[in-house]
Amino acid sequence: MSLIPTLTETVSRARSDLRMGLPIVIGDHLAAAVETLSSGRLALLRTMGPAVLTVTSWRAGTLKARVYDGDLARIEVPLDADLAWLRAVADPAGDLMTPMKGPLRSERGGDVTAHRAAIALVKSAQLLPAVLLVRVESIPEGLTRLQPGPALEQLATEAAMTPVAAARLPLLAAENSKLHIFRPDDGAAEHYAVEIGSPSRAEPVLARLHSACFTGDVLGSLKCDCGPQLHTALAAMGQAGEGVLLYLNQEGRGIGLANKMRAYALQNQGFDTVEANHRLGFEDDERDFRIGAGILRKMGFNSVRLMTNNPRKVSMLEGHGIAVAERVPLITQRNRHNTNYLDVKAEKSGHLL
Ligand SMILES: Nc1nc2c(ncn2[C@@H]2O[C@H](COP(=O)(O)OP(=O)(O)OP(=O)(O)O)[C@@H](O)[C@H]2O)c(=O)[nH]1
Ligand SMILES: [Zn+2]
Repeated sequence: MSLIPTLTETVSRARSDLRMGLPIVIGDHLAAAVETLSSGRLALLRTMGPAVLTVTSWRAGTLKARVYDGDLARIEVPLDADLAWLRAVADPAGDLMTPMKGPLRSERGGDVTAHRAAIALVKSAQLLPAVLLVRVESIPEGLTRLQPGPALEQLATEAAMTPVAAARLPLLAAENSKLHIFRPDDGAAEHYAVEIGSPSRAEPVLARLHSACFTGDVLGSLKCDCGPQLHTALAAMGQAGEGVLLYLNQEGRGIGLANKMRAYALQNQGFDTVEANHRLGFEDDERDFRIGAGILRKMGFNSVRLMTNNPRKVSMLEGHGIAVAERVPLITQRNRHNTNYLDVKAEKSGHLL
């Protein structure tokens, strides 16, 4: 055992550095998230070497920038570009007011693993996927350092889950319930499991993987169906006398609440839920369903009757060692605020509604 941080721990540090606006080192590049970068640090970085602004191919598509690197594009940063320019490229909030940022020129050729790792890291930090990368000759002291390949591999690895605490928690839907807290070893958010009754580990358990939705679950937002789905699932488990509901802190399909509110602001401009994610530079769903599979396995479940309308959840669970014996539909009432959202999920995301 050594006190030197492991790769997992270093990646976790890198994530919090990026959230604070500190650049990190990836290979021979300094990388800083545009969202949190200060103008002072930007000015310093620009004296250190040639800079590019890396965005995803989704964001590049909206900006009409050429994509030579598959999933991402490296946009040249003009010499006179300031923080406002970087932010306007990164953040679609002002796209309709000031549609042309360019002409934007994209770099082509060369190794992009550092750029790809940087985008994966800022996404995992739930920041806008736009990173300033500066290639440097000498690496400054004191910054968190990663090698691009291993950093990417670590991000693609399933985090180990440690159960940290559990206690009885009588619920309106089921008095005989327990809440378990799980902590991933990669420093990311904790997740919860509500165990109702004492389900057998030998048979498929009635299960729900619920993704956090502060607006729907807590505030009763009418824009989505999350709150009613949560309560309908708990009620069904209460009636059946047993079940397990995972409450996964993957707010906004994994982009975080701040980005979800950015997506809602774009929806106010007329874009649908999928288009809004893409304009921000995200996939329409950034959730990592391995987390749910890992928690179920940790609790001793390997087969479920899954309450969902999302066929991707079924296939992702099966791909990660949980058999889905049955898909149990979870339909809730429509209202005038969520009806388009539900239609888009059915048309674009394959939900069976
Ligand atoms: N990015 C984004 N996330 C949203 C939006 N509306 C709801 N969410 C999030 O979507 C997640 C719920 O996902 P859904 O697509 O409703 O449902 P699902 O979990 O894929 O499928 P079901 O199992 O059938 O409910 C929660 O994390 C919500 O916070 C939105 O407009 N944009
Ligand atoms: Zn919701």
